[in-house]
Amino acid sequence: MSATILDGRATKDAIFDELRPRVARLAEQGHTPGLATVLVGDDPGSQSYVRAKHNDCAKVGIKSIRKDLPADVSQADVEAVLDELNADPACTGYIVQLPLPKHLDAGPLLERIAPAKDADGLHPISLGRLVLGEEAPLPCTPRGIIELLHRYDVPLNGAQVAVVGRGITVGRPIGLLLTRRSENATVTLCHTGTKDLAAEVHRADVVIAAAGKPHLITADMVKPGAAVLDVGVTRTDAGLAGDVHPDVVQVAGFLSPNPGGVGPMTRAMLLTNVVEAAERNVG
Ligand SMILES: Nc1nc(=O)c2c([nH]1)NC[C@@H]1CN(c3ccc(C(=O)N[C@@H](CCC(=O)O)C(=O)O)cc3)C=[N+]21
Ligand SMILES: [Mg+2]
Repeated sequence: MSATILDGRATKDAIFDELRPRVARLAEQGHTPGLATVLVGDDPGSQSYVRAKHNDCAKVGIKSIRKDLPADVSQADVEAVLDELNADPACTGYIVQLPLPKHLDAGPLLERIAPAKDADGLHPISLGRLVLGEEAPLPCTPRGIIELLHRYDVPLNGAQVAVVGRGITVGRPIGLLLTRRSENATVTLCHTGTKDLAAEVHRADVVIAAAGKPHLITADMVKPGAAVLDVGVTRTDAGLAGDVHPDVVQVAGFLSPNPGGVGPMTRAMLLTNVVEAAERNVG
């Protein structure tokens, strides 16, 4: 038996089909949504992600604005660009592409994003609202994971979920989404201090592997029939490697591969956050 593949690319395309008429309606009302990206430096990986986001915008009719800054840009000059985007009515939402060069202090820059324009859902106010159960833009990767599970009817009500990794973009916030009444899962957050990772993973109905350690989750650790989502990705000498060993497809009931899973879903949720922000602005 081989797992049902949770196809992030096809699901992203379906979500784009749903966004397109919403964007057209906003445009008719004179409120075409606009997504801006702030990219510092010339890291090829970051450039390729940013390019993909602009291509996505063109596919659904969202206007996109690029702010590409040199690797040695000063903190004050980045701040000035953020202030400009905060004031620009054509910019509905924006992201600061991470990671930033070491000489920049990321925290104060991310806090300078106007919360109403936080397309990533990673502003402290957005994360605080998520904890409080108040409406706010949701972090794109966790939201994309849950959307993918819902669209493939993977049961979450009462499910035992093992999240592996405590990073700010995925591991830390996703438990907050999964334990809402609307999802109703039970979540264990595993990390490098977890005593028996294999045991935690083995009792899980859903495994979210976001540790950034190649092939950390092996087939013997997975309960037969479980849903496994490969979120982490590492550049190795042999190419890109996910957190999930390829043999897991023989044991899992559902598998979100990497690439082709959560990455495209992250981009679909980024555009969804921007469309929702534009709809809020129209009222
Ligand atoms: N402020 C900020 N927000 C982010 O959301 C953010 C970020 N910074 N920095 C980097 C990470 C990484 N990330 C990805 C998004 C999509 C794919 C994606 O679509 N990947 C495709 C493959 C793309 C390709 O082939 O190049 C896939 O998995 O199939 C990957 C990675 C967003 N991030
Ligand atoms: Mg993204």
